[in-house]
Amino acid sequence: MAEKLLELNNLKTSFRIKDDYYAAVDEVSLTVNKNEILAIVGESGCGKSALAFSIMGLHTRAKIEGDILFKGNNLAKMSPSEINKIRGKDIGFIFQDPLTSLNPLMEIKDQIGETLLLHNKNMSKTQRYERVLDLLNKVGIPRAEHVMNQFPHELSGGMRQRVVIAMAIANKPELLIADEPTTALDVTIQSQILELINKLKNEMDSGIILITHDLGVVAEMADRVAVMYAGQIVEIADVKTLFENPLHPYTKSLLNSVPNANEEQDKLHVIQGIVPSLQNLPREGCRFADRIPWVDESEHDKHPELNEIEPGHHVRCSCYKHFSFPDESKEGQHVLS
Ligand SMILES: Nc1ncnc2c1ncn2[C@@H]1O[C@H](COP(=O)(O)OP(=O)(O)OP(=O)(O)O)[C@@H](O)[C@H]1O
Repeated sequence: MAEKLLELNNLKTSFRIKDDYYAAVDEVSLTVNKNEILAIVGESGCGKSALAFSIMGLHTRAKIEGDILFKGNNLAKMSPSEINKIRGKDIGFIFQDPLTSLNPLMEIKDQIGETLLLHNKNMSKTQRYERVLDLLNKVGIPRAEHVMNQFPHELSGGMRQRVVIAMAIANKPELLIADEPTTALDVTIQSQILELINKLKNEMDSGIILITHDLGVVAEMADRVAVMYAGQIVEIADVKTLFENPLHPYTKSLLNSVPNANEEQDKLHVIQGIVPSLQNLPREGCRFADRIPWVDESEHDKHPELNEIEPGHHVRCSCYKHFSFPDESKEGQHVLS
């Protein structure tokens, strides 16, 4: 039986814009188990990073509601100092851009050493040195003894991201959150980093939240996938089910946006438009309705919930039952040309 590590119950993260709060993460509930990769996918602006930052307690000015249960303890109710004890120790974070996580003025060994020291006050200098070396080797950095004395700007993008991963796993976190960890890297390095994350999952038995817009990465890495649109999860399923039997129109469109041999056909089956801005999000009814205007209003639920339609496979709104991509000849105006 899967062991639950993280449980989000109706998590709502709202940002203040002028005089009002707007939810960027709107009542999200999900779980992450040990030794599992949960991918979160969706277009830019759908709330993936806001969700990840909420779990890490990194939003300083947002309003957070709902529960973030990490091994049964509610992070949403903890004080900043309590969260600091967990962040970087039990929960590691890999950001998209390694330069945002690294201090340009510190040698690599000191950056990783500092992370170690923060949560292991009694670690001697020699122990730290050995552990840094061990971590750099673990993440596949060649000539680690030399690299540990270098500054971030002296390393390539791929090497910097490896250092960030070494920092994220320094204290053997049980949960690792990786927000677009390979977006800034070229393809060969990308697959090496992903392989590394996979290996770490198995070695440390960690749960991993992998945020990405790259469905190729999802297919290769994820055990389960949550699809986010406009702050909500619209579909969640194990990776095989999601790719073989996607149901929500948004999921179908995302999957069709991946170029393949049948590109001409697929282009016809990608839904136009973008995620609305926070202030313009429709807060009532199906948030995706505006992007599929050929589906009649009566075919959307008034209050769309995530419904479990088979074990482990949840879909929001009933519109998926009535949805098909418009035929090119009939509805050419709704498809990308
Ligand atoms: N601090 C903030 N204040 C106000 N609005 C914010 C803030 N952070 C994010 N948003 C808004 O919240 C929404 C979700 O943003 P978020 O960065 O989580 O999206 P995302 O899915 O991670 O996108 P990307 O893939 O581009 O990183 C967007 O409309 C964004 O403009």
